[in-house]
Amino acid sequence: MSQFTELRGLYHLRETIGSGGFAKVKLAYHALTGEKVAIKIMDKRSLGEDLPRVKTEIEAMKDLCHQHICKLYQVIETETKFFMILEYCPEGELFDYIVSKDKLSEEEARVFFRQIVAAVAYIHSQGYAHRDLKPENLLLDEDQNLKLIDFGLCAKPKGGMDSQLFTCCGSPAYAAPELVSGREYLGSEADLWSMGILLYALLCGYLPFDDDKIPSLYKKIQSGKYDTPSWLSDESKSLIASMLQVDPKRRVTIRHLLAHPWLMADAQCPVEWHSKYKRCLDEDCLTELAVHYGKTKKDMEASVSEFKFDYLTATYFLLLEKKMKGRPVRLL
Ligand SMILES: CN(C)C[C@H]1CC[C@H](N2C(=O)N(C)Cc3cnc4ccc(-c5cc(Cl)c(O)c(Cl)c5)nc4c32)CC1
Repeated sequence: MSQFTELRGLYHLRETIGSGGFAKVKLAYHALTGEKVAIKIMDKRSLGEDLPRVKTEIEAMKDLCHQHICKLYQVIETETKFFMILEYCPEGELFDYIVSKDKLSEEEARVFFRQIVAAVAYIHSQGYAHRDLKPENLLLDEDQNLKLIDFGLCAKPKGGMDSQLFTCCGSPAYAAPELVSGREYLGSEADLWSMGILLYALLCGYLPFDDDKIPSLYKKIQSGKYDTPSWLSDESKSLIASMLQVDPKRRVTIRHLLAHPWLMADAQCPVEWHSKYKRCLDEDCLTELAVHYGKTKKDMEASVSEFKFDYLTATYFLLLEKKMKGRPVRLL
């Protein structure tokens, strides 16, 4: 295993666990906590015009801290490489999970969709639109919870979430009519459409709009006409219909989704979308770090709160992860 010198002593690198376009993802162990992480490795030379996407993703993920968003722990940049140290999601892509089960029951789809709505409500509240929502970009952790990934196409409009976007991007089958028509669009409304496609895929196991040729796929999307299989309940059909509205102004909003009857059916409570991560730092983690580094808690708190996404940031978050999983808050 060609040990990257930048990782030596910090992470113990293991096998490649996936690859996505211009990146390789390897399993690794964080040396100080022993926790598993995923390291996304990109070679700058082969990135080409994808370089801006990497910077977009890194900057967005530094801002986003939520139980249903894959956590970025550390960024290492050398003159030839980017390393993103990320939360490990052992169960892989939701896409493969749906394929393995053909389609999901309404109950199981509801559990996943509530998590997707929470993640999207949170990123919109932080001023971001994801713009590439699809089952390939939702990973499953060890507890079958969803983690949103791939923020390479996300947008943080300068003028906030009410200002128009223009770039046509994302995956065609999940792209909103206004987006494929080349008109300006609101990121939040385009994400809501993609979530409609996602919910349809969860419940049906195939896509509402599909075609081998892009132009005819776009025509189907712009028509807004799709068939709904007999096994879908009336509530599922009407929820999907409210999201797959061709006119973005008639489309349901994320706020409505949070308390939508379909989403509340089993739970009787609106979706809890706020981040479970507190703004203030965790005392137990700070104490353990202060002892380990031989610093006062005050100095440790000052260093950690800079959140430089260096090894200290990674160690803090991974200690917090251990605490949240009921494991001892100890460094090795
Ligand atoms: C085709 N795709 C769009 C990429 C694919 C790459 C491997 C990955 N993976 C896998 O496929 N396992 C089977 C294992 C696995 C375990 N933990 C992971 C943790 C994070 C990520 C990850 C990957 C990328 Cl490209 C990101 O941008 C971010 Cl923010 C996060 N991928 C992981 C991952 C799933 C996605």
